[in-house]
Amino acid sequence: MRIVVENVAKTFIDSKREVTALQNINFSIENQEFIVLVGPSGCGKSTLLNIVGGLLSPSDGSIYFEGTNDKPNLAIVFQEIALFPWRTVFENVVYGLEEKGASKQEIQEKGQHYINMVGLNGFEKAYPKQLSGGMKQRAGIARALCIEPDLLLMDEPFSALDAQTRTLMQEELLTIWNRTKLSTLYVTHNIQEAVYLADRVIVLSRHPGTIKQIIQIDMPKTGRDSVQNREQFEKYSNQIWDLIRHDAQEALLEG
Ligand SMILES: Nc1ncnc2c1ncn2[C@@H]1O[C@H](COP(=O)(O)OP(=O)(O)OP(=O)(O)O)[C@@H](O)[C@H]1O
Repeated sequence: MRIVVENVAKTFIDSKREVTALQNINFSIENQEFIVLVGPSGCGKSTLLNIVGGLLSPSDGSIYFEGTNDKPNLAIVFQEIALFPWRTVFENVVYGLEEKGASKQEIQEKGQHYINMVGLNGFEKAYPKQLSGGMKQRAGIARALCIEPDLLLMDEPFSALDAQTRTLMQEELLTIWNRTKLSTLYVTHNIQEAVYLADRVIVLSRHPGTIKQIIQIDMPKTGRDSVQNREQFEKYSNQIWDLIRHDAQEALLEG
C-alpha cells in the first residue's frame, strides 16, 4: 500500500484565535517505507500524524491509500501508552485482534508471536502497573503490531523514557522493522533518532507548518551508528539541524 498526502492544510479555530498548524503538505509513504517527521516544537508534527491516522480531519487536502480497496488497517503508538490496567500484558496485546473477532487460535498465536518479538516473553500474565516504562512501551508496540497494520504511526514513542532505555528501544524498533518491514510514519524531536531510523526524513518548519525539505538517508539500515558510518551519520544530522536551528530558536523564545 502507498499513502499519498496531498495538499493537506489544518487550521484550528477557537474562541480566541485561529492557528494555521499545517499548510501545503505533500508527500508519500511508499510501501515498506519508514518516514520520520522532525521539526521544532509546535511545527505540526502530531497534527499531521493524527490527520494521516484519521484522528483529525484536514481543513483542506486529502489522504489517499493506494493499492487497497478496503479500509486501511492503521495502528498508533503514542508517547504515553494507554494500557488497560485491568488487563494483563497478553490481554492488552491481543485487544485489537479480539475486537476484530479473530479466532482463539489466531489470538493465541499472534499474541505470543508479537510478545516474543518485543522481548516480553515471561511477562504475559503481568499487569501494566508491574511494568517499567520501557516494558509498557514494548507492550504498546506489540499491541500495535498484533493487528498487522498497513501503516504504523508512532508519535514520540520513546520520549518519556530515560536516555539508555531509549537507545535500546530504538535498536529494538529497527530490528522489529527489519523483520516486519511495516510502512511507518514516526514523529520525533530527536535528530539522531530520525537519522538512525528513517528511509526518508521530512523536516517541517513552523508557523505555519510546511515541508522544508525531504531528505533521503542513503545508508544501510543496520549499523548506522557504527564507527565506520560516523562521518556520514553526522553529515545527515548536521544537515537536518541546519534546517531546524532557526525555527527551534524562535520556538524557544516564544516558549
Ligand atoms: N486542538 C488544538 N486547538 C488549537 N490549536 C492547536 C490544537 N492542536 C494543536 N494546535 C496548534 O497547532 C500547532 C501545531 O501543534 P502540534 O502539537 O501538531 O505540533 P508538534 O510539532 O507536534 O509540537 P510538539 O513537538 O511540541 O509536540 C501549534 O501551534 C499548536 O498550538
